[in-house]
Amino acid sequence: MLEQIPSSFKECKQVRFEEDRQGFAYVHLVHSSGVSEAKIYLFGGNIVSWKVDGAEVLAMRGDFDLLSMDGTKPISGGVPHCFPQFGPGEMQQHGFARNMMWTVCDAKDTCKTRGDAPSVTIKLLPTEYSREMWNHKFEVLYKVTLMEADLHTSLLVINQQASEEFAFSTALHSYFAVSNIANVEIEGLGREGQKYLDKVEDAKNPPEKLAEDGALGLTSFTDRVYLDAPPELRVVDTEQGSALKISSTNWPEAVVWNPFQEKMNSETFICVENAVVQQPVTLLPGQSWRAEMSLTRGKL
Ligand SMILES: O=P(O)(O)OC[C@H]1O[C@@H](O)[C@H](O)[C@@H](O)[C@@H]1O
Repeated sequence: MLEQIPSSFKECKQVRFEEDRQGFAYVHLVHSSGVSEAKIYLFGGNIVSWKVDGAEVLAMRGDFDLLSMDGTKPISGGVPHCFPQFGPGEMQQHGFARNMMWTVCDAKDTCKTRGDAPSVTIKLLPTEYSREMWNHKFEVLYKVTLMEADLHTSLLVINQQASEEFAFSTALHSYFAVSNIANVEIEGLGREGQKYLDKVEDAKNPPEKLAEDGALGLTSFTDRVYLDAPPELRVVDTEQGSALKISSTNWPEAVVWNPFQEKMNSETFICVENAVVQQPVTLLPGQSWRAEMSLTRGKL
């Protein structure tokens, strides 16, 4: 699949184009300090790995094996896209972006000019497959930038239609690696009076509930959409002694999901997803929407 990548992009040392043993192409960002690296699969436009000081920050779900995937199912782990629909609805669960091939549209310039912050921009355009579910002309651009201890993402959705608007919901369905779910708290969610939709009770029509006070810890199957999420969250792991900061712009909600299921190895990850769910984004012809999310790995 590497032949899809323009040869002018192949010169960068910090932005490498590689292929796994099944032939799936990925972009390998390597920080010049040697401290961090990230891998972004073109299948699903998914950041499957981000390592800082050799430690993996992201997680793969136990019921999914990246090394034996065949492209028939989305990658369950890393940072999958939910687009143009979050969750169940008129089209398949979480839309189609996570099932499709994205293409590289910028890399060379950024890696040459940005030095210590290699980045890549990948793009998703409609195909026959997507049009069957959502017959709209759109362009999605996703830029991933690697810094020494931070990973930055910028998602841009453009309505390319001449006269029709469209509406979408979306999320970055991040899976974070944890020592054990019992050792984890999410700071920024769970303050008294904060509203959330409880998808455990009803995934299609979740009732709205009010949080009790305190940082959020998970003790059983949890599937919640926190409304009006603050622009900064922290996933604190007391055993690892780590705190992962999630900073966001224009992502109004945060989904917290853990199925508490052994076959998914769910004690080893937590999903904290930046999302737009309750109020879909409507774009008029020519309009665009951008949202940013940064992850910073730090110590407690
Ligand atoms: O198994 P999937 O399709 O990747 O979805 C996993 C979970 O993703 C979460 O975002 C949803 O809130 C859950 O309801 C869902 O079960």
